[in-house]
Amino acid sequence: MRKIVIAGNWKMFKTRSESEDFLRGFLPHLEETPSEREVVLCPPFTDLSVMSKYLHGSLIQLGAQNVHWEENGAYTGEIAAPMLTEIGVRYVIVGHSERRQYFGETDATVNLRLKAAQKHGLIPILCVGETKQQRDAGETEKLITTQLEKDLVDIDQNNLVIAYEPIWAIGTGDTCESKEANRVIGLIRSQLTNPNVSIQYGGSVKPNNIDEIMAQPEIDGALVGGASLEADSFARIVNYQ
Ligand SMILES: O=C(CO)COP(=O)(O)O
Repeated sequence: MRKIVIAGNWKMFKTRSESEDFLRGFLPHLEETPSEREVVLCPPFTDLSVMSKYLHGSLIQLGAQNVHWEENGAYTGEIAAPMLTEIGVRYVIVGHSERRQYFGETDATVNLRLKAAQKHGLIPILCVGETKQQRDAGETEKLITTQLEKDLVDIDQNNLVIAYEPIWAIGTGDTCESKEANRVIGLIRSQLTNPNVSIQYGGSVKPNNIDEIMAQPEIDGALVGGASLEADSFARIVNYQ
């Protein structure tokens, strides 16, 4: 059985008090959420500690948005796995296109971060996906194959989530058609040694398209940006039909 994982990536949004407000609105909705669905919130680092107190005993898991490959050291602005695990973080997003695009993340550093996460018992959510230009040039398959080959060297596929996030669908309202997302996710699965890895779709997931996305047989969850910032909207997504 493949696990369903619905994760909210808050990116650089919400102060600590805003994250507490969110939880007050969001937690009651989880009474309706089937217990086999894993709900993950990935807030900024500054929110993690306070949220871990609220979430103790709830079904929600905490995720971080980055992790460095060393356990400590002179790496200004980075965060190490033991700092995350000590406060109850369970997941970490690695290789998000915004980090690949703006912060010099490469397949080599993605691979190092994935290894460090797994070594410390964090479950990485590896993001892959093509640009509009690559899609228009018919290079989607080639790009994703290359990303998977390089990112997954020596990675344990029993302890991994993958998110297919076409870059042109992120923050644009231009969702990838659900059948096409299903096709690409099937292609990703065909390249894994473990076919039971949970593979999410991400990119303009909203309350009005989640039911259709989750009805696709290859799609095991969603990585949600903008629509995870508001309690009612994210509740509708995690409680999809
Ligand atoms: O990047 C994303 C999640 O990691 C998707 O963001 P949006 O849902 O805002 O398009």
